[in-house]
Amino acid sequence: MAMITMQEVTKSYRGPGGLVRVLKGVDLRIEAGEFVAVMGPSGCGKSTLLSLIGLLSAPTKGSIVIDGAETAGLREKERTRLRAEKAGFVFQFPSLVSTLDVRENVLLPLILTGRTEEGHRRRADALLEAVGLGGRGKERTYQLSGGEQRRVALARALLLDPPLLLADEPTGALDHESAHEMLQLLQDANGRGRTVVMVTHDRDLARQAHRVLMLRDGVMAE
Ligand SMILES: Nc1ncnc2c1ncn2[C@@H]1O[C@H](COP(=O)(O)OP(=O)(O)OP(=O)(O)O)[C@@H](O)[C@H]1O
Repeated sequence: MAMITMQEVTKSYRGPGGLVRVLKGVDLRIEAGEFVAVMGPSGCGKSTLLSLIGLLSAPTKGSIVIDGAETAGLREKERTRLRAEKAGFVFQFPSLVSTLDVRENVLLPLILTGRTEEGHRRRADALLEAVGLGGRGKERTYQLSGGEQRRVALARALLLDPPLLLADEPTGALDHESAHEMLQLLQDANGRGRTVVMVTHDRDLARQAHRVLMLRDGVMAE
């Protein structure tokens, strides 16, 4: 079953010098349960592709079906709901909230919807345990290392149990050991049935995926 299908997807940005066409007709299909790496030269549109898959932005043209739902033409509100339901994000810069503690950061998706209950707090603690941060829920995020902050972001991404995990340079600027741990955690999530799409410049990391997609000149080449 397909988790992601894109057909003739284009994305242009309005720049100072006119329209910049980043994606020029991307077709792809990613099956449920796959672990896919996306590579390509700097500026070729990898992050743009990921933001389209994660419903952070809308395509200029084309069809994007996520887990059976056509997303083209959705209103912002529906897009936001679908995003919360379907996708968890792990970015190089994990945008944690420094005024909240570690556990509250994991709970953020629920805090934003005003729905935290005791069961959720237990789930947050279990997720922190799973990413190797058990017992550290009360710490402030700025006291954590880069790798630890990334793992808090991963726990947060898993909180609502989304079928799709989207990682943009998830190991960027991490030391070898932390990078390896991060990959392992993504692979664990994949082993539990999540579809993982990971943007990376790192060939060794990409080799760990089931499949590598190459984005070049605005189109996809395997
Ligand atoms: N919001 C935006 N507004 C205008 N231009 C943008 C915007 N986001 C991205 N771009 C442009 O689109 C192009 C692709 O950017 P994108 O970040 O998707 O590339 P990338 O392949 O992820 O790059 P890198 O590997 O360097 O992170 C770049 O030329 C960038 O300047």
